[in-house]
This record gives sequence, structure tokens and C-alpha cells, in this order.
Amino acid sequence: MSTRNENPSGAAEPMIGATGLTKQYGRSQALRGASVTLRAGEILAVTGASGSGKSTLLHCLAGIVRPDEGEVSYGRERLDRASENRLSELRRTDFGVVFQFGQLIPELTVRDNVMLPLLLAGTDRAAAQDRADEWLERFGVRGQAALRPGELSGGQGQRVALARAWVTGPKAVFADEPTGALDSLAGEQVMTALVHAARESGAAVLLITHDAQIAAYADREVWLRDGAVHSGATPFAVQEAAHHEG
Ligand SMILES: Nc1ncnc2c1ncn2[C@@H]1O[C@H](COP(=O)(O)OP(=O)(O)OP(=O)(O)O)[C@@H](O)[C@H]1O
Repeated sequence: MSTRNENPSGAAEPMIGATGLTKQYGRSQALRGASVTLRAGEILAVTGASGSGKSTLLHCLAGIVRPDEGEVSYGRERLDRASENRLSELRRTDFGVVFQFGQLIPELTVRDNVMLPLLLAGTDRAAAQDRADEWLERFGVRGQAALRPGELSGGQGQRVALARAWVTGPKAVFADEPTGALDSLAGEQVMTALVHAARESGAAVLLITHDAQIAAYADREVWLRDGAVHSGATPFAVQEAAHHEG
């Protein structure tokens, strides 16, 4: 089911804005003047062929990577100039991140994985466990709380990763190909859970995907080519390239 254009918050104010971002890795120019806005409460899909700069853009917006040039604003704060301490604080409190392969800690149980961000933020153990169980329940994986990540299906693992991203009450969640390793049914279940969590919590979501069906869950779509952002629906040629390479 697509929820395109159904942002119930109706909020249009920019939450995170990036202008003129450039980022070079050795000889490879990942971003060339990329500008994008993530508005409060919206789900924004970012598509584009492999190597077009999608992950680098997400890393710059989430304060994981500092751009070479350009500005990243979070409200009134300049993330491109923020200290490392402030950026790691924001990643613990205001931002959640989900990657293609969940990146759960294999030695910890599902519940301990989800509790971890809360414990790092100083929440006491009993409260952290209650909140972790609550989010596992919302993502339909409460029954798997005592298992280790290696015992989960791909879709369950991604729903646990979403629970871990949402457990701290983030203002924005950055999801880099969260369904990229899943079959289409598991991908749809993960996206349904993600949209539900976003609507319930009011968190904005930046969703990277090479899959047009996954992008259709978003409120708005932008696409990257050669490190620059374009708005509107992804052109078919870019979709095709992303599909084959992704
Ligand atoms: N940490 C890094 N070190 C070196 N080069 C990098 C690094 N991260 C990205 N790049 C390069 O920057 C360019 C953009 O990469 P990026 O991962 O942002 O693209 P992408 O659109 O997310 O690609 P994909 O869909 O394949 O994940 C690529 O040429 C890539 O090789």
C-alpha cells in the first residue's frame, strides 16, 4: 500500500537542509553541489544509480561524514561545523540510522540490541527493557526478543534494526537501503512497519532505495545523478540503471 502524499502532520517546515554539498574520496567525487531538504514528519525517498552519491548524502545529513564544502543545517544548528562530540550526541538522541544489513550486534540478544542506544544515553536498565519491548512489539518482533540476530530472518532482522533506530524517540531516521537485501514480501512488510512508525512518532525519514516500488511509500522523491540532487519522479533511465546495479 502506498501512502504517498499522506503526511498527516501537514508539516512543511525544513528540519534538515543541505546546500551545495561536495565530498571527494580520493579521485572519486561523491557529491558535486548536492542540495536537499528533509521536512519535519515527511518520508523522503532518495533514488539514483549505484555510485551516484546516495549514501554519502545520507552520511552528511546524519552528521556521520563532514562535507568538504556546503552547509548542513538541523533547525538552527550547523552540522557541518558542529564538534564531533555534538554530532555523536545528536546521533544518540535525535537521529536514528538503519542500514541495508541491519548491523545488529551478533553476540547480543535482539532485546539487548534494541536496549543499547537507551543504555548509552543513560536510561536505567528496567526502563530501557520496557521501551525496547514496546518497540519490538510495534515492529512485530517481540516474540524474537531473546534470540540472537543470526537466528532471525532478513525481514525480522530489519524490523529489529528499525526498533533500535526508533527506541530513542528520534526526530529523524536515516534508512540506507533498508529493504535492499530482502525479497519483495519481506520488503513490503518492513516498509509498512517503517511508514507506521514514522506516522505514529512524527519522525522524518530519509529513505535511500534503488527500488521504485519502495520509493512509492515515500511522500516525496528526489534522485541523484553524478553527485547532484534532482527533484520529481526518478526518470525511467535512472530507475533502470539503479535497478540493474542495485
Ligand atoms: N568511504 C569511501 N571511501 C572511498 N570512496 C568512497 C567512500 N564512500 C563513497 N565513495 C565513492 O563515492 C562515490 C559515491 O558513493 P556512494 O556510496 O555515496 O554512492 P551510492 O549512490 O550510495 O552507491 P550504491 O547505490 O552503490 O550504494 C562512489 O564512487 C564511491 O566509490
